[in-house]
Amino acid sequence: MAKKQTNLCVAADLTIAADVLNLAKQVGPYICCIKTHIDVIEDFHPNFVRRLQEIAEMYEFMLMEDRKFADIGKTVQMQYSKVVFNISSWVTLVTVHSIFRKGVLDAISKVDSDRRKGVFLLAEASASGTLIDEKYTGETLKIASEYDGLIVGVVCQSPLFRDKKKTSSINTGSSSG
Ligand SMILES: O=C(O)c1cc(=O)[nH]c(=O)n1[C@@H]1O[C@H](COP(=O)(O)O)[C@@H](O)[C@H]1O
Repeated sequence: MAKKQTNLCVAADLTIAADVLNLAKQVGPYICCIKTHIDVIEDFHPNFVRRLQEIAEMYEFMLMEDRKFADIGKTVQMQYSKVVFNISSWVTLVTVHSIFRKGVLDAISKVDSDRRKGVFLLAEASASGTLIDEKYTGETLKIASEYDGLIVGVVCQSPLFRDKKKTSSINTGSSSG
């Protein structure tokens, strides 16, 4: 991020593997991260992930899977590390709901992986009528500070971490739905 002088993360909200790869090649030089929703790729194949990793390495950006994990730890561990998507084998970053607190975060941190892992917790949401309120956001920030090594930031709508140098915010969701 510092080397490339960019904090841009691109949401690859596309459903065809080749479209995601083309987008990654086009924006690669300018971004620090691409965010995927791997479970909407209609023609998913493990080769797609390998190709995406190559592009990420070539242009030095990270891969984030916007899976928004929210379940008991044991289930999340499987969702994170098992086939078909085998997320833990190719991402650096994942998104997680804070609703399940400790269990889900412990589960993710326990999964063996050769690569560094970072979690973005959802602290605010763009969806209209969201059940996330100020208390929930405050509790999420507390959890974020308790898991310093694992949680690298929050997904939010306002600049929640303006004064905290070590933690990042991703502001996302211009359209609400
Ligand atoms: O976690 C997210 O990225 C996210 C949180 C949120 O509150 N709202 C939201 O739209 N997103 C994601 O942000 C992307 C859409 O962002 P826009 O293109 O700015 O509307 C999609 O990938 C959504 O899944």
